[in-house]
Amino acid sequence: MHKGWGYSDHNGPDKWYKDYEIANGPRQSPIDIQTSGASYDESLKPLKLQYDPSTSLDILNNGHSIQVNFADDVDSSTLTEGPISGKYRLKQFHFHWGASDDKGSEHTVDGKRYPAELHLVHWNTKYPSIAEAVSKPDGLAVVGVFLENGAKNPNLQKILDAVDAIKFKGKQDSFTNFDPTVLLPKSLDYWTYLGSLTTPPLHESVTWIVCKQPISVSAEQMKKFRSLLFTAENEKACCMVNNYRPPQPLKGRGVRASFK
Ligand SMILES: NS(=O)(=O)c1ccc(NC(=O)CN2C(=O)C=CC2=O)cc1
Ligand SMILES: [Zn+2]
Repeated sequence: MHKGWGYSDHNGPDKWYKDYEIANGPRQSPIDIQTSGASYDESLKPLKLQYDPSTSLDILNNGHSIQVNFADDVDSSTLTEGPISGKYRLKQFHFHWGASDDKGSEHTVDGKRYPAELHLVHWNTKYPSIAEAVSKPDGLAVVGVFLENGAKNPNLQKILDAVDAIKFKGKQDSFTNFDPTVLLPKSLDYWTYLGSLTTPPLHESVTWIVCKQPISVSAEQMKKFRSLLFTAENEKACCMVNNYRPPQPLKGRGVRASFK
């Protein structure tokens, strides 16, 4: 049975290059954002996120993360402005997290790792579908939001209340009428750079938009994320934790800041 990529020693980020040569490419993600190296760009516009809650469909344990999927057949939930040109449609959002609070995010800020990171995945509507867009250099725009330890986040709780029903890989549940706007921080100040998918196939197709301000998550809520499993019901249980790729070489790329 094809072993497939994952986050264990035998199939984790250090092994992905064996099946995905681009793993050592020139614009891989995530990166460590060195704030002193980011240059303020006054031409960067504020992010314009317009989400329609009626486009949320279902929540899925895909064996790598917990993912909420959206209907993307029309321009109901879109990202425009910011560092991008044109219109990108929301397809899904998912999370990455650690086994303990000292790790879990994919991007880091001056070496600081957060306990988790949210990714809102949008695809460029100049292409017919995300399947087409995902391999194009301007195909995707992903908004990253850090989660930091703090008060219980009531907006996250709706997602976490769905966890018990999708504990195992392959489980899916309906998840309707959810507006991802509630997951965004108050400030939409961001850093932006050209990068890649942080999981195989690691396509170098992402304009990354990483919010400076984190949202809160409580210790109890982190335990809920960690109660998910990488494995299916009929397999030896393996906790879904440390599903993050560590920072990759910047290879001369610039990082721009939308704020001073
Ligand atoms: N972690 S990340 O960089 O935000 C990251 C973001 C996205 C994907 N992959 C996809 O979107 C693949 N995909 C399709 O092609 C159609 C639906 C779907 O999920 C992988 C990683
Ligand atoms: Zn991700």
